[in-house]
Amino acid sequence: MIQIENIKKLFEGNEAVSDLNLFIKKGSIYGLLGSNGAGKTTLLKMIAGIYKEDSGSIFVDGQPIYENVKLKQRTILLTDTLYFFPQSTVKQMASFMKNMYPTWNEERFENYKKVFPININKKIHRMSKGMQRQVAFWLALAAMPDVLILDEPLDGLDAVMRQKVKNLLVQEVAEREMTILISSHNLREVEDLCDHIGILHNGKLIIEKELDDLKSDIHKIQLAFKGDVPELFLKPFDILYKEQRGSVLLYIVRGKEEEVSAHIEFYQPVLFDVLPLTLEEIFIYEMRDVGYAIENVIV
Ligand SMILES: Nc1ncnc2c1ncn2[C@@H]1O[C@H](COP(=O)(O)OP(=O)(O)OP(=O)(O)O)[C@@H](O)[C@H]1O
Repeated sequence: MIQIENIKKLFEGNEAVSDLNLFIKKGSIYGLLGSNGAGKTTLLKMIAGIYKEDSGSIFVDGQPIYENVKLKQRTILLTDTLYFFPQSTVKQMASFMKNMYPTWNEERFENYKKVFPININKKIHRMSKGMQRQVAFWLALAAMPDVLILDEPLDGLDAVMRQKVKNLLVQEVAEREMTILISSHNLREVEDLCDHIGILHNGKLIIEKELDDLKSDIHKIQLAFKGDVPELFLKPFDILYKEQRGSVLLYIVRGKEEEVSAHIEFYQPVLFDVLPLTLEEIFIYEMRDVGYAIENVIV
């Protein structure tokens, strides 16, 4: 379990992460979303114990992670820039990882040969970007970390390999309650994998929810009235977006579906649909609400 209390991180006097609190349950897959420069990588590096927070604290299983070798041996961070020793082969990297991580599982390493079609005697730097990424996942999974932190992890993997890796990740979570933190701009992927979502903006966590709750709290509503639109008919609700296409009105509204529906039905619309939103749409509307908008969103 990861507990983050009121952390702050400054670079050259600017707050990259500010007053952030977060709790991540063991065995959950937590998706960290956010605008460019929101502070995701900085936060992930602090959770991995690579950066030290300027104030506040980060505990993994009740202990501070920074400079804690034992905890770091149970935590792996994969970023978009991978690091392997120059000239090393998969076999050599595996032997290094075996010495680094007491939880290294040789049997798993061998078994993953069936998943990753890679020659273990080949020099990693001679491999393609996607193959290098496969090696990174292969080694990380064989090390059996308790916490796996992934910063834009699946970039460069082909569609089949992405699915294979996602299956392996889910399997690890189900079998031994590995905790995964994943930051990605590919929201479909995050939606597929994650059970919890946090949205960062300007170093602050603006939303932190279970994915199901996030989805059940925001709705796309399409409706039309015979004659004039009743004045202020959605007043009790938080409207994130509003658009009119001919006589059809489109709203993005926050609130419980039953309450919103009951309220709208009272005004007897001639057309009324509540449509599901994808995580990508939720992200766009939530970001719009904090002033990070794109105009003319087509939905
Ligand atoms: N080593 C550093 N030195 C100075 N400033 C930094 C450093 N690392 C990050 N920053 C600044 O901190 C802020 C947050 O950066 P960070 O990389 O955490 O964002 P991010 O959410 O991961 O962005 P992206 O989605 O674009 O990768 C940015 O303003 C960035 O310029």
